[in-house]
Amino acid sequence: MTATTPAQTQQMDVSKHGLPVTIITGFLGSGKTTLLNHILTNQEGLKTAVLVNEFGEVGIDNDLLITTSEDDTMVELSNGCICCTINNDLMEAVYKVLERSDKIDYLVVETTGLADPLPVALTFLGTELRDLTRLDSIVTVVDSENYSLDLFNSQAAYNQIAYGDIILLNKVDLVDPADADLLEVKLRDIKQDARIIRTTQAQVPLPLILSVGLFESDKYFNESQESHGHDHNHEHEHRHDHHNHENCDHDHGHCEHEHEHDHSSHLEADGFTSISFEREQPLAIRKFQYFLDNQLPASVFRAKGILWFDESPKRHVFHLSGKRFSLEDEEWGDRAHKTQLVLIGQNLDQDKLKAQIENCFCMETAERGKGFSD
Ligand SMILES: Nc1nc2c(ncn2[C@@H]2O[C@H](COP(=O)(O)OP(=O)(O)OP(=O)(O)O)[C@@H](O)[C@H]2O)c(=O)[nH]1
Repeated sequence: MTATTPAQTQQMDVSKHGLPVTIITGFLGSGKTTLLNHILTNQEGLKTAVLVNEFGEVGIDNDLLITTSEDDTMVELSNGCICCTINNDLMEAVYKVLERSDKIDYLVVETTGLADPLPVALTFLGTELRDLTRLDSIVTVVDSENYSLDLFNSQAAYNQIAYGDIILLNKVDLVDPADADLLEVKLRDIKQDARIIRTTQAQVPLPLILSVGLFESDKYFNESQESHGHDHNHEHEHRHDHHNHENCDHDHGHCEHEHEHDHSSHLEADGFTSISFEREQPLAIRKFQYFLDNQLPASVFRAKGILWFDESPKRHVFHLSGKRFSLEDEEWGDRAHKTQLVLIGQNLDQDKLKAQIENCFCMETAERGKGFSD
Protein backbone atom coordinates (compact mmCIF):
# COMPACT_ATOMS: atom_id res chain seq x y z
CA MET A 1 0.00 0.00 0.00
CA THR A 2 1.44 3.34 -0.92
CA ALA A 3 -1.15 6.09 -0.40
CA THR A 4 -2.91 6.71 2.90
CA THR A 5 -6.68 6.82 2.69
CA PRO A 6 -9.09 7.84 5.47
CA ALA A 7 -9.83 4.17 5.98
CA GLN A 8 -6.16 3.50 6.50
CA THR A 9 -5.89 6.30 9.03
CA GLN A 10 -8.66 4.57 10.94
CA GLN A 11 -6.82 1.33 10.53
CA MET A 12 -3.69 2.89 11.99
CA ASP A 13 -5.68 4.01 15.02
CA VAL A 14 -6.65 0.42 15.63
CA SER A 15 -3.10 -0.70 15.05
CA LYS A 16 -1.83 1.31 18.02
CA HIS A 17 -3.57 -1.17 20.24
CA GLY A 18 -3.77 -4.11 17.88
CA LEU A 19 -7.23 -5.54 17.37
CA PRO A 20 -7.52 -8.54 19.72
CA VAL A 21 -8.32 -11.75 17.90
CA THR A 22 -9.61 -15.07 19.20
CA ILE A 23 -9.60 -18.07 16.90
CA ILE A 24 -12.30 -20.66 17.58
CA THR A 25 -11.44 -24.06 16.26
CA GLY A 26 -12.66 -27.59 16.94
CA PHE A 27 -13.81 -30.59 15.02
CA LEU A 28 -17.02 -30.87 13.01
CA GLY A 29 -20.10 -30.37 15.14
CA SER A 30 -18.21 -29.80 18.40
CA GLY A 31 -20.09 -26.57 19.22
CA LYS A 32 -18.15 -23.71 17.60
CA THR A 33 -21.23 -21.91 16.28
CA THR A 34 -22.93 -22.49 19.63
CA LEU A 35 -19.94 -20.81 21.31
CA LEU A 36 -20.03 -17.96 18.83
CA ASN A 37 -23.71 -17.41 19.56
CA HIS A 38 -22.93 -17.43 23.28
CA ILE A 39 -20.26 -14.79 22.74
CA LEU A 40 -22.49 -12.65 20.54
CA THR A 41 -25.38 -12.69 22.99
CA ASN A 42 -23.21 -11.94 26.03
CA GLN A 43 -20.61 -9.60 24.69
CA GLU A 44 -21.95 -6.66 26.73
CA GLY A 45 -21.20 -3.51 24.84
CA LEU A 46 -18.16 -4.76 22.97
CA LYS A 47 -18.30 -4.36 19.23
CA THR A 48 -17.32 -7.78 18.05
CA ALA A 49 -16.71 -8.72 14.45
CA VAL A 50 -17.07 -12.35 13.49
CA LEU A 51 -15.45 -14.14 10.58
CA VAL A 52 -16.71 -17.58 9.70
CA ASN A 53 -15.10 -19.98 7.29
CA GLU A 54 -17.28 -22.89 6.21
CA PHE A 55 -16.66 -26.19 4.57
CA GLY A 56 -19.16 -27.05 1.88
CA GLU A 57 -20.65 -24.98 -0.89
CA VAL A 58 -23.84 -24.00 0.87
CA GLY A 59 -23.21 -21.58 3.72
CA ILE A 60 -25.59 -22.48 6.52
CA ASP A 61 -23.81 -20.96 9.50
CA ASN A 62 -24.99 -17.58 8.33
CA ASP A 63 -28.55 -18.67 9.12
CA LEU A 64 -27.57 -20.37 12.34
CA LEU A 65 -25.82 -17.39 13.85
CA ILE A 66 -27.72 -15.10 16.15
CA THR A 67 -27.00 -11.50 15.41
CA THR A 68 -28.14 -9.67 18.49
CA SER A 69 -27.78 -6.11 17.48
CA GLU A 70 -27.21 -5.36 13.83
CA ASP A 71 -25.02 -2.37 14.64
CA ASP A 72 -22.71 -4.12 17.02
CA THR A 73 -21.95 -7.22 15.06
CA MET A 74 -20.40 -7.78 11.75
CA VAL A 75 -20.48 -11.24 10.31
CA GLU A 76 -18.39 -12.05 7.30
CA LEU A 77 -18.45 -15.43 5.68
CA SER A 78 -16.14 -17.16 3.35
CA ASN A 79 -16.25 -20.70 2.15
CA GLY A 80 -13.13 -20.94 0.11
CA CYS A 81 -10.93 -23.92 0.65
CA ILE A 82 -9.13 -23.57 3.90
CA CYS A 83 -5.72 -24.87 3.11
CA CYS A 84 -4.75 -22.39 0.45
CA THR A 85 -7.36 -19.66 0.33
CA ILE A 86 -7.97 -18.86 3.95
CA ASN A 87 -4.82 -16.87 4.08
CA ASN A 88 -5.86 -14.54 1.33
CA ASP A 89 -9.60 -14.53 1.97
CA LEU A 90 -9.08 -14.13 5.66
CA MET A 91 -6.62 -11.30 5.21
CA GLU A 92 -9.07 -9.46 3.00
CA ALA A 93 -11.88 -10.03 5.47
CA VAL A 94 -9.73 -8.79 8.36
CA TYR A 95 -8.81 -5.67 6.41
CA LYS A 96 -12.50 -5.02 5.85
CA VAL A 97 -13.03 -5.17 9.59
CA LEU A 98 -10.06 -2.88 10.27
CA GLU A 99 -11.22 -0.38 7.68
CA ARG A 100 -14.69 0.01 9.13
CA SER A 101 -15.43 3.57 10.08
CA ASP A 102 -16.78 2.61 13.50
CA LYS A 103 -14.29 1.00 15.77
CA ILE A 104 -14.42 -2.73 16.32
CA ASP A 105 -13.24 -3.88 19.74
CA TYR A 106 -12.76 -7.56 19.15
CA LEU A 107 -12.49 -10.07 16.34
CA VAL A 108 -13.53 -13.70 16.59
CA VAL A 109 -12.63 -16.09 13.79
CA GLU A 110 -14.43 -19.41 13.54
CA THR A 111 -12.59 -21.94 11.42
CA THR A 112 -14.26 -24.85 9.71
CA GLY A 113 -14.32 -28.08 11.66
CA LEU A 114 -11.72 -29.50 9.30
CA ALA A 115 -9.25 -26.65 9.47
CA ASP A 116 -5.80 -26.89 10.85
CA PRO A 117 -5.61 -23.72 12.97
CA LEU A 118 -1.95 -23.21 12.13
CA PRO A 119 -2.39 -21.45 8.76
CA VAL A 120 -5.14 -19.34 10.30
CA ALA A 121 -2.87 -18.26 13.15
CA LEU A 122 -0.01 -17.65 10.75
CA THR A 123 -2.23 -15.35 8.73
CA PHE A 124 -2.20 -13.06 11.74
CA LEU A 125 1.42 -13.65 12.71
CA GLY A 126 3.22 -14.02 9.44
CA THR A 127 1.79 -11.15 7.42
CA GLU A 128 1.45 -7.42 7.86
CA LEU A 129 -1.59 -8.17 10.04
CA ARG A 130 0.97 -8.86 12.73
CA ASP A 131 1.21 -5.12 13.40
CA LEU A 132 -2.51 -4.47 13.25
CA THR A 133 -3.86 -7.31 15.33
CA ARG A 134 -3.01 -9.15 18.54
CA LEU A 135 -3.71 -12.86 18.61
CA ASP A 136 -5.21 -13.34 22.04
CA SER A 137 -5.84 -17.07 22.11
CA ILE A 138 -6.91 -20.15 20.21
CA VAL A 139 -10.00 -21.73 21.73
CA THR A 140 -10.62 -25.36 20.77
CA VAL A 141 -14.09 -26.83 21.23
CA VAL A 142 -14.22 -30.58 21.78
CA ASP A 143 -17.32 -32.78 21.50
CA SER A 144 -16.95 -34.93 24.63
CA GLU A 145 -19.30 -37.56 23.29
CA ASN A 146 -17.82 -37.98 19.84
CA TYR A 147 -14.19 -37.11 20.32
CA SER A 148 -11.82 -39.74 19.04
CA LEU A 149 -8.61 -39.00 17.21
CA ASP A 150 -8.48 -42.59 15.98
CA LEU A 151 -11.90 -42.23 14.46
CA PHE A 152 -11.10 -38.94 12.77
CA ASN A 153 -7.66 -40.05 11.70
CA SER A 154 -7.03 -36.44 10.88
CA GLN A 155 -3.94 -34.34 11.35
CA ALA A 156 -6.09 -31.23 11.42
CA ALA A 157 -8.08 -32.66 14.36
CA TYR A 158 -4.82 -33.35 16.19
CA ASN A 159 -3.48 -29.87 15.53
CA GLN A 160 -6.68 -28.31 16.81
CA ILE A 161 -5.84 -29.78 20.20
CA ALA A 162 -2.10 -29.25 19.92
CA TYR A 163 -2.54 -25.54 19.24
CA GLY A 164 -5.45 -24.89 21.60
CA ASP A 165 -4.61 -22.47 24.41
CA ILE A 166 -8.02 -23.11 25.89
CA ILE A 167 -9.91 -26.34 25.35
CA LEU A 168 -13.64 -26.39 25.96
CA LEU A 169 -14.68 -29.89 26.80
CA ASN A 170 -18.17 -29.31 25.46
CA LYS A 171 -21.31 -31.49 25.55
CA VAL A 172 -20.42 -32.85 28.97
CA ASP A 173 -24.16 -33.30 29.46
CA LEU A 174 -23.90 -36.30 27.13
CA VAL A 175 -21.12 -38.20 28.94
CA ASP A 176 -20.36 -39.66 32.36
CA PRO A 177 -18.00 -37.50 34.42
CA ALA A 178 -15.59 -40.47 34.49
CA ASP A 179 -15.47 -40.50 30.68
CA ALA A 180 -14.87 -36.76 30.68
CA ASP A 181 -11.96 -37.38 33.08
CA LEU A 182 -10.47 -39.95 30.72
CA LEU A 183 -10.84 -37.63 27.78
CA GLU A 184 -9.16 -34.86 29.71
CA VAL A 185 -6.15 -37.13 30.31
CA LYS A 186 -5.95 -37.90 26.57
CA LEU A 187 -6.12 -34.22 25.71
CA ARG A 188 -3.39 -33.41 28.22
CA ASP A 189 -1.19 -35.98 26.51
CA ILE A 190 -1.38 -33.84 23.40
CA LYS A 191 -1.41 -30.45 25.05
CA GLN A 192 -0.05 -30.47 28.55
CA ASP A 193 -0.59 -26.88 29.57
CA ALA A 194 -3.97 -26.16 27.99
CA ARG A 195 -6.65 -24.54 30.08
CA ILE A 196 -9.42 -27.14 29.96
CA ILE A 197 -12.96 -26.03 30.81
CA ARG A 198 -16.00 -28.33 30.82
CA THR A 199 -19.10 -26.89 29.23
CA THR A 200 -22.62 -27.64 28.13
CA GLN A 201 -23.88 -25.65 25.14
CA ALA A 202 -20.48 -23.90 25.24
CA GLN A 203 -21.66 -21.86 28.23
CA VAL A 204 -18.43 -20.46 29.55
CA PRO A 205 -17.90 -17.17 31.38
CA LEU A 206 -16.50 -14.94 28.64
CA PRO A 207 -13.65 -13.49 30.74
CA LEU A 208 -12.20 -17.01 30.81
CA ILE A 209 -11.81 -17.15 27.04
CA LEU A 210 -11.64 -13.60 25.67
CA SER A 211 -8.85 -11.09 26.30
CA VAL A 212 -6.88 -13.66 28.21
CA GLY A 213 -3.58 -13.08 26.44
CA LEU A 214 -2.69 -16.76 26.47
CA PHE A 215 -1.24 -16.93 23.02
CA GLU A 216 2.54 -17.01 23.02
CA SER A 217 3.56 -16.11 19.53
CA ASP A 218 7.29 -16.70 19.98
CA LYS A 219 6.75 -20.22 21.16
CA TYR A 220 4.26 -20.81 18.41
CA PHE A 221 6.49 -19.57 15.68
CA ASN A 222 9.39 -21.70 16.81
CA GLU A 223 7.22 -24.78 17.13
CA SER A 224 5.67 -24.27 13.76
CA GLN A 225 9.04 -23.81 12.13
CA GLU A 226 10.38 -26.97 13.62
CA SER A 227 7.48 -29.30 13.18
CA HIS A 228 5.80 -28.07 10.03
CA GLY A 229 8.48 -26.55 7.91
CA HIS A 230 6.22 -23.51 7.70
CA ASP A 231 8.82 -20.87 8.27
CA HIS A 232 8.99 -17.20 7.39
CA ASN A 233 8.31 -18.10 3.77
CA HIS A 234 4.85 -19.18 4.69
CA GLU A 235 3.30 -15.88 3.78
CA HIS A 236 4.96 -15.88 0.44
CA GLU A 237 4.09 -19.46 -0.35
CA HIS A 238 0.45 -19.09 0.55
CA ARG A 239 -0.26 -15.82 -1.17
CA HIS A 240 -2.61 -16.16 -4.10
CA ASP A 241 -3.43 -12.52 -4.25
CA HIS A 242 -5.23 -12.59 -7.52
CA HIS A 243 -6.48 -16.06 -7.14
CA ASN A 244 -9.36 -16.66 -9.50
CA HIS A 245 -12.04 -18.82 -7.97
CA GLU A 246 -13.61 -19.52 -11.31
CA ASN A 247 -10.74 -21.88 -11.88
CA CYS A 248 -11.43 -23.76 -8.70
CA ASP A 249 -13.22 -27.00 -8.42
CA HIS A 250 -15.11 -26.41 -5.20
CA ASP A 251 -17.07 -29.61 -5.40
CA HIS A 252 -15.07 -31.00 -2.58
CA GLY A 253 -14.51 -27.69 -0.90
CA HIS A 254 -11.02 -27.74 -2.24
CA CYS A 255 -9.07 -25.77 -4.82
CA GLU A 256 -7.41 -27.69 -7.56
CA HIS A 257 -4.80 -25.19 -8.57
CA GLU A 258 -1.16 -25.80 -8.02
CA HIS A 259 0.64 -24.64 -4.95
CA GLU A 260 3.73 -25.78 -3.27
CA HIS A 261 2.97 -26.31 0.36
CA ASP A 262 2.52 -29.64 1.96
CA HIS A 263 -1.05 -30.91 1.97
CA SER A 264 -0.54 -33.79 4.31
CA SER A 265 -2.14 -31.97 7.20
CA HIS A 266 -5.12 -30.82 5.22
CA LEU A 267 -8.52 -32.17 4.63
CA GLU A 268 -8.04 -33.80 1.29
CA ALA A 269 -5.45 -36.09 2.77
CA ASP A 270 -7.90 -36.85 5.54
CA GLY A 271 -10.45 -37.97 2.96
CA PHE A 272 -13.22 -35.57 3.94
CA THR A 273 -15.67 -34.40 1.34
CA SER A 274 -18.99 -32.64 1.47
CA ILE A 275 -22.28 -32.84 -0.40
CA SER A 276 -24.52 -29.80 -0.49
CA PHE A 277 -28.07 -29.13 -1.59
CA GLU A 278 -29.87 -25.83 -1.88
CA ARG A 279 -33.35 -25.99 -3.41
CA GLU A 280 -36.55 -24.08 -3.45
CA GLN A 281 -38.28 -27.40 -3.07
CA PRO A 282 -39.56 -29.28 -0.02
CA LEU A 283 -38.57 -32.70 1.30
CA ALA A 284 -41.09 -35.44 1.96
CA ILE A 285 -40.76 -36.09 5.69
CA ARG A 286 -41.20 -39.85 5.54
CA LYS A 287 -38.68 -40.27 2.76
CA PHE A 288 -36.18 -38.16 4.64
CA GLN A 289 -36.79 -40.12 7.80
CA TYR A 290 -36.25 -43.36 5.86
CA PHE A 291 -33.00 -41.93 4.53
CA LEU A 292 -31.82 -41.09 8.05
CA ASP A 293 -32.85 -44.42 9.52
CA ASN A 294 -31.80 -46.78 6.75
CA GLN A 295 -29.49 -45.20 4.24
CA LEU A 296 -27.29 -42.62 5.89
CA PRO A 297 -23.85 -44.23 6.21
CA ALA A 298 -21.79 -43.95 9.40
CA SER A 299 -19.08 -42.29 7.32
CA VAL A 300 -21.23 -39.14 7.30
CA PHE A 301 -19.92 -37.60 10.46
CA ARG A 302 -21.64 -34.25 10.30
CA ALA A 303 -24.71 -32.82 8.64
CA LYS A 304 -26.55 -29.59 9.05
CA GLY A 305 -29.41 -28.02 7.29
CA ILE A 306 -32.39 -25.76 7.18
CA LEU A 307 -35.14 -28.11 6.10
CA TRP A 308 -38.47 -27.42 4.47
CA PHE A 309 -40.84 -30.34 4.77
CA ASP A 310 -43.88 -30.38 2.58
CA GLU A 311 -45.96 -31.57 5.50
CA SER A 312 -44.86 -28.89 7.96
CA PRO A 313 -45.55 -25.17 8.24
CA LYS A 314 -42.29 -24.73 10.22
CA ARG A 315 -38.66 -24.17 9.34
CA HIS A 316 -36.61 -27.06 10.70
CA VAL A 317 -32.99 -26.71 11.80
CA PHE A 318 -31.28 -30.04 11.42
CA HIS A 319 -27.98 -31.09 13.02
CA LEU A 320 -26.18 -34.38 13.00
CA SER A 321 -22.88 -34.95 14.83
CA GLY A 322 -21.63 -38.48 15.01
CA LYS A 323 -24.68 -40.66 15.49
CA ARG A 324 -26.82 -38.06 17.17
CA PHE A 325 -29.20 -35.83 15.30
CA SER A 326 -31.61 -33.09 16.25
CA LEU A 327 -34.42 -31.31 14.46
CA GLU A 328 -35.70 -28.10 15.91
CA ASP A 329 -38.52 -26.10 14.49
CA GLU A 330 -39.02 -22.40 14.23
CA GLU A 331 -41.12 -19.99 12.17
CA TRP A 332 -40.17 -19.09 8.64
CA GLY A 333 -41.14 -15.46 9.24
CA ASP A 334 -40.60 -13.55 6.04
CA ARG A 335 -37.80 -15.83 4.88
CA ALA A 336 -38.31 -17.65 1.61
CA HIS A 337 -39.01 -21.37 1.93
CA LYS A 338 -36.08 -23.47 0.83
CA THR A 339 -34.11 -26.57 1.73
CA GLN A 340 -30.39 -26.32 2.48
CA LEU A 341 -28.45 -29.37 3.50
CA VAL A 342 -24.76 -30.14 3.86
CA LEU A 343 -23.35 -33.59 4.62
CA ILE A 344 -19.69 -34.00 5.54
CA GLY A 345 -17.83 -37.23 5.96
CA GLN A 346 -14.88 -39.38 5.06
CA ASN A 347 -14.67 -41.28 1.80
CA LEU A 348 -18.29 -40.73 0.85
CA ASP A 349 -19.96 -42.41 -2.08
CA GLN A 350 -21.06 -39.09 -3.48
CA ASP A 351 -23.22 -40.38 -6.34
CA LYS A 352 -25.15 -42.80 -4.19
CA LEU A 353 -25.78 -40.27 -1.42
CA LYS A 354 -26.81 -37.59 -3.86
CA ALA A 355 -29.30 -39.94 -5.51
CA GLN A 356 -30.73 -40.98 -2.13
CA ILE A 357 -31.24 -37.40 -1.02
CA GLU A 358 -32.56 -36.45 -4.43
CA ASN A 359 -35.21 -39.07 -3.90
CA CYS A 360 -36.36 -37.32 -0.70
CA PHE A 361 -37.42 -34.17 -2.51
CA CYS A 362 -41.02 -33.85 -3.60
CA MET A 363 -43.22 -31.39 -5.37
CA GLU A 364 -45.21 -29.04 -3.20
CA THR A 365 -48.60 -30.62 -2.63
CA ALA A 366 -52.01 -29.37 -1.59
CA GLU A 367 -51.26 -30.97 1.78
CA ARG A 368 -48.47 -28.49 2.26
CA GLY A 369 -48.00 -27.31 5.80
CA LYS A 370 -50.85 -29.36 7.22
CA GLY A 371 -48.66 -31.13 9.76
CA PHE A 372 -47.18 -34.61 10.06
CA SER A 373 -50.26 -36.59 11.05
CA ASP A 374 -52.10 -38.80 8.59
N1 LIG B 1 -26.30 -32.03 23.96
C1 LIG B 1 -25.52 -31.01 23.60
N2 LIG B 1 -25.60 -30.56 22.33
C2 LIG B 1 -24.80 -29.51 21.99
C3 LIG B 1 -23.91 -28.89 22.90
N3 LIG B 1 -23.25 -27.89 22.27
C4 LIG B 1 -23.70 -27.89 20.99
N4 LIG B 1 -24.64 -28.86 20.80
C5 LIG B 1 -25.35 -29.21 19.57
O1 LIG B 1 -24.40 -29.81 18.67
C6 LIG B 1 -24.75 -29.50 17.32
C7 LIG B 1 -23.55 -28.87 16.61
O2 LIG B 1 -23.28 -27.61 17.21
P1 LIG B 1 -22.58 -26.42 16.38
O3 LIG B 1 -22.36 -25.30 17.33
O4 LIG B 1 -23.34 -26.14 15.14
O5 LIG B 1 -21.20 -27.10 16.00
P2 LIG B 1 -20.03 -26.53 15.08
O6 LIG B 1 -18.75 -26.88 15.74
O7 LIG B 1 -20.25 -25.07 14.79
O8 LIG B 1 -20.26 -27.36 13.76
P3 LIG B 1 -19.48 -27.21 12.35
O9 LIG B 1 -19.41 -25.74 12.06
O10 LIG B 1 -20.31 -27.96 11.38
O11 LIG B 1 -18.16 -27.84 12.53
C8 LIG B 1 -25.98 -28.59 17.40
O12 LIG B 1 -27.13 -29.38 17.25
C9 LIG B 1 -25.88 -28.01 18.82
O13 LIG B 1 -27.15 -27.62 19.32
C10 LIG B 1 -23.87 -29.41 24.26
O14 LIG B 1 -23.11 -28.96 25.12
N5 LIG B 1 -24.69 -30.47 24.52
